[in-house]
Amino acid sequence: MIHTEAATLDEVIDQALNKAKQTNKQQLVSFVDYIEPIDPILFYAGASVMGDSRLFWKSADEDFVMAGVGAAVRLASPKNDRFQDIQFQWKKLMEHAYRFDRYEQKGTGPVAMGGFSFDPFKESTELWASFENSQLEIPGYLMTKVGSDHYLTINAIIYPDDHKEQLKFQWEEAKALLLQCNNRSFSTPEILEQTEIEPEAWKLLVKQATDDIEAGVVDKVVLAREMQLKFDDNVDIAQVLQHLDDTQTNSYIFAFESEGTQFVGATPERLVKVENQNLLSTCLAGTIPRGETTEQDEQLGQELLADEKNLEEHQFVVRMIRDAIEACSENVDIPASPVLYPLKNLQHLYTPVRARLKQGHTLLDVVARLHPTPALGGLPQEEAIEYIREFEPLDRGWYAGPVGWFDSNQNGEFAVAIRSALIEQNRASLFSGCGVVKDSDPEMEYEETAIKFTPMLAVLGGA
Ligand SMILES: C=C(O[C@H]1C=CC=C(C(=O)O)[C@@H]1O)C(=O)O
Ligand SMILES: [Mg+2]
Repeated sequence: MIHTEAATLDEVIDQALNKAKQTNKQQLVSFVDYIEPIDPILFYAGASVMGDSRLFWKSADEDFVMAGVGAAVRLASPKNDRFQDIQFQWKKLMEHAYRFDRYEQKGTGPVAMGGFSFDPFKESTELWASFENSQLEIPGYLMTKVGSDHYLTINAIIYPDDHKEQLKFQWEEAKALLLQCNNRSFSTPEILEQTEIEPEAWKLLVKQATDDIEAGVVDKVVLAREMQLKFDDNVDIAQVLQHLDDTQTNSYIFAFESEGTQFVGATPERLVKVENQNLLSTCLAGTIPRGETTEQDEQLGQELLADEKNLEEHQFVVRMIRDAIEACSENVDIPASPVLYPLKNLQHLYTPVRARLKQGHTLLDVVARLHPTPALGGLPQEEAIEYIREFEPLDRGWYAGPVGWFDSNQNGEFAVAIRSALIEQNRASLFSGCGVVKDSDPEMEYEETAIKFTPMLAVLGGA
């Protein structure tokens, strides 16, 4: 990639057009500007005037937010080797990219945002028709908030026969539209119908899984189920994001829009983050509710920390992530025992994994090694995926898949898309799963998944 520091919009367009004409090739051009503070959720709401492919990402543990719209480039990949394939497409694209940027902040410039389905080999249904198995976009317009600093990136493919004045007009107009950020009224439609899909059959499946674990088919398998909602009006996604932001601490808040359908959630589960080759992954598995009082809350936490079944569920995850991270990093640091990770409605067992990514490995390499961890799939990995593919009646789509972003400076982060919902106009499908091990009790796993619906259910106006 060619990197140029200061430039005005005029200079950017001149240089990019010259290059495109000289080489007779299209170029990706990225122009980063510092902007006045702007609320990312309002930006997201207002960005609907620019089309129906908006993206939103807020970090769980730092002041870092991105909101984008209008794909300048789409990266997609069908099945085999999809992570490597996306990596390859990205590398090709970056070879001929131009970046005009004097700030060089993470999450600015050419940034790919998007996600991957849980299992590209599962037969897909109408439900996920709007989403590809692997789909990342470089937003045409991307706002990035890093601490108290705000940036706007314009990404565009420039063709040799593009016209300067037209490009300039187009960009300036879009910028003005996006940054005017009107105060808007948010609305919450009412739920007309709330349907849990086949809860009794799901409990039987959990029972079957414990029998199969006893018989040695797998050690652990994560089973998920769906709840469907119907509303009296279209769901306002900006409102959902605002509510998630207000209520779900310690969580990544995300929204990916594709053909007018939105995949939204507030997940606590990091898959992997890389910044300056420093790698951070997370083992998050094992669950108990929060208490009503401080005393009860602490008591429940202590119970979770000592519970054999939950510790086993958690330990499978630690073991697998350790192996995957050790294969591509050095200085791997993993505490010997988990601590509590408190959320609004429940608490999890949490073990952080820190390491230094070896040169030559990319964030997507690590995602490929990790996904799915036993917190979403099971153990052994391949057998668990096959088990889910065969017996779980749900079309998971992107639920429990990796969602996130990366930039052209090797920074990026992926989380796993749990505590999430697929929303199309006045309908929503919520997803929730749990780790089944040999001592799992179907009724208790059912209760656990019921609580895991609540982050999304509550912001959608449910009980
Ligand atoms: C699969 C989900 O949660 C996973 C993450 C944390 C704890 C889990 C558990 O205790 O079962 C699950 O492995 C979900 O929320 O849909
Ligand atoms: Mg569990």
